[in-house]
Amino acid sequence: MLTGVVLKAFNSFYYIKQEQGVTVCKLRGRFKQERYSLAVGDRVEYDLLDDETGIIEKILPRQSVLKRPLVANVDQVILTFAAASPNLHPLLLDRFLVLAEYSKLKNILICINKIELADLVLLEKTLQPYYEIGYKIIKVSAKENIGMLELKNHLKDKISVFAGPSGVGKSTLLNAIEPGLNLATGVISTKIKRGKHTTRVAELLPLAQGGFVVDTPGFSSTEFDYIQKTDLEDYFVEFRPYMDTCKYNTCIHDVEPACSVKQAVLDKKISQVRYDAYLNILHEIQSKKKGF
Ligand SMILES: Nc1nc2c(ncn2[C@@H]2O[C@H](COP(=O)(O)OP(=O)(O)OP(=O)(O)O)[C@@H](O)[C@H]2O)c(=O)[nH]1
Ligand SMILES: [Zn+2]
Repeated sequence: MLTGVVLKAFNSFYYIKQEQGVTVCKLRGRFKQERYSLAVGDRVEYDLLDDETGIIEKILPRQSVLKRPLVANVDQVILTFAAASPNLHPLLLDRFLVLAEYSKLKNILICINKIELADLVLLEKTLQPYYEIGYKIIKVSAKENIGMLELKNHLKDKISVFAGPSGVGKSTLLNAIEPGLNLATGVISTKIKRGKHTTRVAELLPLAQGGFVVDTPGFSSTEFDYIQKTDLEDYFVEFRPYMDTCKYNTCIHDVEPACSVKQAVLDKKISQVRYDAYLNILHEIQSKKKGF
């Protein structure tokens, strides 16, 4: 039995990456009866039928599942922003951080691109709260080839997904790291009843140095529909030491009295900017729920 990683699915064929190359496999019939949905990123065991084709016998346990796009075993998300053009808006970074924390991605790396355009003093001031929380931040320029080796090292032997606003340079960064990567550009979105839905299925791109990147960006910043207002606190990681000691156990740290989170903001243990972002997102969730 051989093992490999699912790179992509096409009709009912799966492209499995193993050390020597790629094998095209079908799923053993019994999986179909169980309606087991195999995802890109899944690790599988398979038998060879001939030199190039095989049959999947076993799906190994998943470490994680990212829903949008559907990818199993994602190790890390690279939240990509630009220092300028477009300007770095902390609230937008906070929104992406909430989505990353919600997705329970093990590693979150904040990558600030276009560093050559930055007002460095202002940038450090903007990033200060995120350093204090403990987020790992790297500063790069795809254009000027700054910090690219560090970014490359972070991608080694991991399954990574890039996420971030449009125009920050996600595709340019990946092309700089590995020219010739076949990135999906211009993802087509269609409106269906339940909201935005991308019609493409994600694919894993193997990197020459080891590791994979997902060819489509992860979650967009507009998807808070599935987050409950009472859960939002979990995604602001620096609230954790305080949030269970509020007077009321239903406290959502807004207008309630004797709130430990608000006290921590007053004591400057939690950044005001981050707390404001929390309130902003909380109120957005509340207003959407009322609308239905
Ligand atoms: N000045 C500067 N411009 C850059 C840098 N990296 C990328 N750009 C430019 O930023 C623009 C957007 O880059 P893309 O790679 O298309 O951005 P993206 O994040 O993939 O954008 P979407 O496909 O819309 O999600 C392009 O004009 C790039 O040439 C950089 O380090 N410095
Ligand atoms: Zn509270």
